Amino acid sequence: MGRSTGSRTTAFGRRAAARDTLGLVPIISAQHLGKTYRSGKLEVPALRDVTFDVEAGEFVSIVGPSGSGKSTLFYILGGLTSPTSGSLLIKGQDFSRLSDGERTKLRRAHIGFVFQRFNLLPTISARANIELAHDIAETGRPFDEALLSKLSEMLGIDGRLQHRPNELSGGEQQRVAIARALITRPAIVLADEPTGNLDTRNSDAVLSMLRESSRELNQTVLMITHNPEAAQIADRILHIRDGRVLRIEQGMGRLPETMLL
Ligand SMILES: Nc1ncnc2c1ncn2[C@@H]1O[C@H](COP(=O)(O)OP(=O)(O)OP(=O)(O)O)[C@@H](O)[C@H]1O
Repeated sequence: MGRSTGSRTTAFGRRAAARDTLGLVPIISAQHLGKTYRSGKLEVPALRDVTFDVEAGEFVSIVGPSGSGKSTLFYILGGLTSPTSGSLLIKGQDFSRLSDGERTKLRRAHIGFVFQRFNLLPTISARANIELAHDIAETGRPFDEALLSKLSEMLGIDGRLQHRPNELSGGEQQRVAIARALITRPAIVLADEPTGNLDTRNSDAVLSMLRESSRELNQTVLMITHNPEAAQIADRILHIRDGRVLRIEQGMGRLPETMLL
């Protein structure tokens, strides 16, 4: 997305220029993505001609009004649904042309998800939820205790890991969900309204922690949000209206002062 709208004097522009020189590909490249839902004779165009690139290590917010196509884009980026037209390249591989099995494999290897409703399994502890994510990802690596310690400390949940989700506050549950998403060291983290179910204080804390942990682990994050102030925590903000990219702007890379009360 930066090439069409960003300046070469920005951090993104400089990385894009360096990438071009080295012949490297962006970690995510969405090219003319379209999605039309069909039910009977009714057709609902949810995305039209959506094109943008994301550099490795970038934090990008996706904002737009209800019904603008954010969730549809999220599901396509996560390989959870296919676009009707266009292509999605993850690390240069065309996601949209893979079989379901291959897509699942690529998704497990490279993508971590954080959802608005946390989606933790209620019958097992926070720690077991995180371990399960590691097992499902089939990375072939042993469980990384050192990374869990680091994440727990960063996310402030080190004393809470033996508890079940219903014994944790909403903010703590979301921080466990972030640890669960990051434990496999995914190259890409997709977060869908990660603070949608949290009060302001917890929401600010969770956003800041997501930002810090992604910086620390050099992870690419795409975060959907309704909140234009929360969106500022990103490096760039992708505005969507009526299924199209309306504009892309620089974020502040941190929360605005007005939110840090
Ligand atoms: N399964 C579906 N079948 C038909 N239409 C759908 C389906 N899912 C979404 N849509 C329509 O596609 C458009 C985009 O929906 P989408 O959920 O992607 O928007 P959104 O920006 O995520 O909205 P919100 O912020 O309210 O979650 C809307 O008009 C919606 O009604």
